[in-house]
Amino acid sequence: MPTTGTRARPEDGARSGADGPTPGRTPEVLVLLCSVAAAAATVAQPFVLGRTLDLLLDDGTDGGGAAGRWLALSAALLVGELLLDSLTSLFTGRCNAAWTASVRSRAHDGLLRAVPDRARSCTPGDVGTRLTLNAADAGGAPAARAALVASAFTPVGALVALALVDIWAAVCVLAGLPALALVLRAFARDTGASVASYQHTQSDIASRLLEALEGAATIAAAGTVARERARVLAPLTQLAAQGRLMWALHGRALARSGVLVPLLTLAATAVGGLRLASGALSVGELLAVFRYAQLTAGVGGAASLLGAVVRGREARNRTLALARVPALVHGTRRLPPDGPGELELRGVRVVRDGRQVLRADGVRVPGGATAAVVGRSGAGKSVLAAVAGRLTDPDEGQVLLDGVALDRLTREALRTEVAYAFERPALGEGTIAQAVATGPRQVSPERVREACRAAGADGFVRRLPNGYDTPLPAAPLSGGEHQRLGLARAFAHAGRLLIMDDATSSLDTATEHEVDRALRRSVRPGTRLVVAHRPSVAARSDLVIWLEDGEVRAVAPHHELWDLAAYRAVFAADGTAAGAPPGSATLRSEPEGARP
Ligand SMILES: Nc1ncnc2c1ncn2[C@@H]1O[C@H](COP(=O)(O)OP(=O)(O)OP(=O)(O)O)[C@@H](O)[C@H]1O
Repeated sequence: MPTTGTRARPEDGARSGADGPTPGRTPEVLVLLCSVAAAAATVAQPFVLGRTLDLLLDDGTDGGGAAGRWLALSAALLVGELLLDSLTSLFTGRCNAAWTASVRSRAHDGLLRAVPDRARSCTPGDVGTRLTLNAADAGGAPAARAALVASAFTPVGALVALALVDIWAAVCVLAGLPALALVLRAFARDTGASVASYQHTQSDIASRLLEALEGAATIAAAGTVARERARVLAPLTQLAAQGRLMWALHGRALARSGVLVPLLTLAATAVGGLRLASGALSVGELLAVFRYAQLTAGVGGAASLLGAVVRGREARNRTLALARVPALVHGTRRLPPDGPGELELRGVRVVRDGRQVLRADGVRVPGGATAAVVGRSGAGKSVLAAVAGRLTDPDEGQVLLDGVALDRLTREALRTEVAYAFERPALGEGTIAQAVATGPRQVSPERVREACRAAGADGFVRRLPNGYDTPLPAAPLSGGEHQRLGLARAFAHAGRLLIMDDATSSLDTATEHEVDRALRRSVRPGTRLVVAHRPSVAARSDLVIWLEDGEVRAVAPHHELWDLAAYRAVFAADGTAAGAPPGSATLRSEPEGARP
């Protein structure tokens, strides 16, 4: 029965990814507790100091002993505050590290679980920015939030203490607080939007830079360095403007609170002075009034913490968006044992950006056969290769392997029975032996060597200083050698279906032929689907799937199709040779087997 749309699993993408394991609330609570305890010490300080001062000024009989005790308490509070500040820094660091790692891992896992086709829309630069800068900002948010909550304790506690010392001074400070609250609210609102656009532009520049690095050779050869530099840095003006806006908002909030804080302190101290003159307050209490007014008005200092919380929230949304890329849902079925690897595409239709890029119905590759997928550039060969091994699901229809729909298979069955080799394999940074052995199957060192021999890689690997134990970053590999290692890995893990998407494009024709012979001789037998650009490859295959504009034009052996001028034109060098006779220059350059 035809199915519609890529079977994305919301729980994989949304719950297991974005809402996956987190460090919990403990690190945040520790930051909060230490900050609150430090705030309590800060609030107690002025009262104790004022009391100490009054006792020292008091020349009563036992004033000296009491003053000494209060002085000791004051010193203890100071030391306690210092210790608590150090603990807060320690727990903040731990909290930041734990949350950064958690956000980064969840985004990373989500990205790896995602439908590859969907994940492709995230450019490497953008992903890099999200997983580094944005993840770090997001990781800082929980501790900043705890510190923000704790920062309210100091002004609130100071206001209560102020009210206890002198109610009129407290009323005076209270009257000015709404103005400070308005400043903070405006800051939080404006800064959220500016931070989001700043982070977006940052990743845009990173994406452009990575694109330029990938195409560095082309840029150098074309002499377009200046133009490319201008292209990469084009959003810089915008970034600078957004950065200036962020600093302006921050500065404005600090400036406004910077004016309000001394004004409030001054007003409260003036009230306290009048109360001292009338005999309602002592000198020590006036000192406490001054300090409490300062601490209460210090609520404006929360602006930078608020900034960190807002920045962290935007960064978290950006980073965890990677965890929400739809994931592939796998079934519970296994393949019949000893199946030959028969592949069938039934009513398959793939749509991208509203355009049909592949339609394939009734295409059957018998078990053990080799099928070449041919067609002009953009005909849909890679899309067919992706659908055939379930790198993506078709929007309609089904792909069956030995009679079982691929989306019914368990992840393990799918990945052990279907192997891929690509034009540009990602081999990682381990040794060559590890790169080839990495995959769904346990592979012995013997098997690694055998696969390398079949892929024509054994010779150059053994010439390397440490042979198979050479780390890849230390191995100077050509494009073709890199490709052969990718082939070796696919051969080592080959199951009943092996899909090769342009996997031999960097090999010369003779090497490609050798690899093809070894593939038949020494790699596990099974069905092969080979995206081919050379007629020799098509000629050696059992049948050809010929694609044109995303439609299957024919499925037949090469020698039967060769009579058609349009088929021969697929292999013409300039793509204009429709109807050209089979003796064209491109075809003559094929060593063997190109012409039936
Ligand atoms: N993720 C995607 N989003 C939008 N369009 C896509 C996507 N993947 C493929 N396409 C489009 O589908 C068409 C077929 O692409 P495909 O990569 O299969 O071509 P191809 O035959 O392999 O070409 P080539 O030989 O040049 O590699 C192209 O027009 C391509 O732009």
